[in-house]
Amino acid sequence: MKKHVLLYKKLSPALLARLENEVEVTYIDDPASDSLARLREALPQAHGLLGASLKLDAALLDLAPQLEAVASVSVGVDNYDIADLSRRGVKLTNTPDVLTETTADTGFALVLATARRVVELATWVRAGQWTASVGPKHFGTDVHGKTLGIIGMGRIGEALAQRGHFGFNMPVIYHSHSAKPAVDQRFGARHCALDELLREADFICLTLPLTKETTGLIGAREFELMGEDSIFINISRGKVVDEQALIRALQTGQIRAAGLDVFEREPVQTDSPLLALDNVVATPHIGSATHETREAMARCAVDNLLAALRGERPQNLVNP
Ligand SMILES: NC(=O)C1=CN([C@@H]2O[C@H](COP(=O)(O)OP(=O)(O)OC[C@H]3O[C@@H](n4cnc5c(N)ncnc54)[C@H](O)[C@@H]3O)[C@@H](O)[C@H]2O)C=CC1
Ligand SMILES: O=C(O)C(=O)CO
Repeated sequence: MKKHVLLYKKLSPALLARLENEVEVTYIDDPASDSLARLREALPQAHGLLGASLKLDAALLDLAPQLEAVASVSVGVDNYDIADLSRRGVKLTNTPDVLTETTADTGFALVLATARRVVELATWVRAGQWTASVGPKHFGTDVHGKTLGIIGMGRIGEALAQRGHFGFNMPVIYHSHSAKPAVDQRFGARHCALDELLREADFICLTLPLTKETTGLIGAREFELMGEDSIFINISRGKVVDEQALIRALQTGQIRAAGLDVFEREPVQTDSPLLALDNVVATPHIGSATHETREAMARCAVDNLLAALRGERPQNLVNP
């Protein structure tokens, strides 16, 4: 008899066919809203789960005694209690690598957009306010040659360093668990303490996972260490930052600007003070959101799940 998979992420016809070839599939449209009841109903039969953006808590897992594997369509695994899944003997997989370059592109889009005020000035042009050539009031700041500070030198951090070093001639400094000699050599980069990075970098980019250790890592003290010309970019997770402290730093001119793809609460509240600030570029968690990359992530998740349900070791096992 085929095993049963609950799918809470829409797949392309080709990937759905690949999944249905081996398992029975129940599709739940959006488990975050009305379909949560459907998800609860289907959990007792589930051997596998595939999706993203669902906080899979103990109450939900208790409803799924047959569960063998969860394939997350994301590299970040902060929605899961990994220790609890391991205790229950449930394999967790993620989708690293396939989204690295695309997410770094998003990071660099935010670097350029904030520094050159692309969104603010494009909105200004659309509003018919471009009536004479622009002066210093509308100037931005250079990206090339400025110091790029990367917090979390992992896969995405390295892809960002590559863009900064080779594309924009930027000195790269980074803070991570440890120094990476290969990174230092390739990008002429330097590992340093967090405070040193905050003081020295012109662009401070967060590419860390959200963990107990990184929750609230960047708060009022850290914004005080940044210079008034520094630009803060977050493509990791909103909760790594104290958002109230970030708002204050932007409102008081403690930092120049912020490019934010992630927020403490998502979707961000429409009345968030962040959205009222011209020096904020806010995007709706689109780090990996291209047609090609989302398909590659889904394929990776399908392959991981099928391998786990066959009793094989999936390629991207988070809790071996
Ligand atoms: N905005 C978006 O759409 C996306 C966001 N992400 C986020 O980016 C994160 C990073 O992804 P990858 O680069 O693939 O992960 P990775 O595991 O390759 O890199 C993370 C790096 O952070 C370092 N690190 C972790 N905790 C640290 C700490 N407390 N202090 C110093 N360094 C620490 C690790 O040593 C590692 O080098 C994901 O966990 C996810 O939250 C990933 C993809 C898309
Ligand atoms: O993969 C992740 O962790 C994301 O945030 C979305 O791609």
